[in-house]
Amino acid sequence: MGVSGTGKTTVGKRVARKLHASFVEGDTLHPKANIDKMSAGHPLTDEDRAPWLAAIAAEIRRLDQDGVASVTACSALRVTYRDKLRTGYPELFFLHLQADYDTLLARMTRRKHFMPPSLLHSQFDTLEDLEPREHGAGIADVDGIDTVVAAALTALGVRRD
Ligand SMILES: Nc1ncnc2c1ncn2[C@@H]1O[C@H](COP(=O)(O)OP(=O)(O)OP(=O)(O)O)[C@@H](O)[C@H]1O
Ligand SMILES: O=C(O)[C@H](O)[C@@H](O)[C@H](O)[C@H](O)CO
Repeated sequence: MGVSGTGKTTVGKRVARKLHASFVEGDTLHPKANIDKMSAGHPLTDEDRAPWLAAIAAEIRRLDQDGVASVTACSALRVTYRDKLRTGYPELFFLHLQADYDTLLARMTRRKHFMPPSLLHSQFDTLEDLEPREHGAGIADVDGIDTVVAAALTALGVRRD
């Protein structure tokens, strides 16, 4: 989880590989209307995100029913969104990737992506940190991708040798 540009895809893929888990890219499960809306510079609403979160939850469940563990890249900004993903999986672990606004704005300005940098503000406005009752950990993006991946694996209790 985390706002746009925090490295969910980059870090998530590497964590999935280390865990021999499937990687689910949440952005590929957005209805086209959501992509069009973000591309046009408008933030998504709770209503816009509802079918998207349902599709992600269904994909996690489908993999689990096939006996496949998964790591998902999903902004999951609000507690209620995470509650939807957690349904049936109360122990679902959320790695909250964190970086400051200026770092992310610079990153988003550099890359080619449907998500315009102008939406970063709304991402931070929507973000709700992990609550004590939630399983998860915050990972500060300070020293580059390798350090973030290592911290994520440590938070998950994975040995790195
Ligand atoms: N810790 C990091 N340090 C430096 N660059 C990073 C770090 N994490 C990710 N990046 C770079 O930032 C960009 C965004 O990363 P990525 O697409 O993984 O983020 P994301 O959270 O999945 O974004 P979005 O939610 O917008 O899809 C990429 O160019 C990636 O290489
Ligand atoms: O909840 C949201 O507002 C969306 O998931 C966004 O986070 C984008 O999909 C993502 O940032 C792509 O860049």
